Amino acid sequence: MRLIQNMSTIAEYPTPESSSKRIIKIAVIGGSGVGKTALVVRFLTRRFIGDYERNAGTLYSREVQVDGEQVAIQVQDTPGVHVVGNSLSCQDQVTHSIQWADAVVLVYSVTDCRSFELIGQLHQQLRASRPGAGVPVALLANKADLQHLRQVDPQQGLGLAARLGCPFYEVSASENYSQVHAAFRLLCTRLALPVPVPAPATSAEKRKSCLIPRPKSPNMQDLKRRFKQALSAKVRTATSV
Ligand SMILES: Nc1nc2c(ncn2[C@@H]2O[C@H](COP(=O)(O)OP(=O)(O)OP(=O)(O)O)[C@@H](O)[C@H]2O)c(=O)[nH]1
Repeated sequence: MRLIQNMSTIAEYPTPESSSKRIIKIAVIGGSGVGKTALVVRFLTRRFIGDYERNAGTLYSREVQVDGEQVAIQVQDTPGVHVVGNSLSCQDQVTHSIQWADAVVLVYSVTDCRSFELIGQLHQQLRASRPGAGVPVALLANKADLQHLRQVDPQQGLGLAARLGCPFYEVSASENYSQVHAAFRLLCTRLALPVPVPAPATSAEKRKSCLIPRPKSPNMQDLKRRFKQALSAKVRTATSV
């Protein structure tokens, strides 16, 4: 859903296109009404706003600190998916989001088992669209505050995340900021890690490499032997005097 309140809260943050800072692109994907917009807004503004228009695909942006580095974050709030016949709605938008993103957040609602069942298909679409890309994924089960309406157990979420090989968070966009923050933060931290560059050899390593024995030339060996012989002959001569 598109944010229709407190737009100024998000607009306070500069759009990162103009800056040279590193940009992290996160796509939020899941069933319709699972709370994707609520989660994105919660993460970016710390606030829960319960009143949204239906999302047609909104891109949010702001800058955050990740491990001491200033990073520009873009979050694509992808339109909610639902089953249409044998396939899913919004395929094009979902594929576009997946191809654009550095990381993906898959969301279902604990109050909606159909949204949970969609996750496997969305994950397949992710793997098909980005084969071998190793795109980091987090699985979020939202609306954990609505215990009386729960249809999906935490164990089911944990099991699914284990099969997909991704971290799992059960969260409530309406009641708990820190869990929502932790899930997004994990992805940001993973993506903001600098690419490891091989460290230059230390002086100890350089000395060590000098100690590696070189193949000996037969002429040198011969010269050394003759030099030793000459020396011992001189010593013998000197001692006999
Ligand atoms: N109780 C509760 N309600 C929530 C939570 N998160 C979202 N909601 C409500 O669920 C409804 C849908 O939330 P949205 O954020 O618009 O969901 P969406 O996934 O973006 O929906 P689409 O745009 O249709 O895809 C709204 O009425 C929210 O207020 C939550 O954690 N707890």
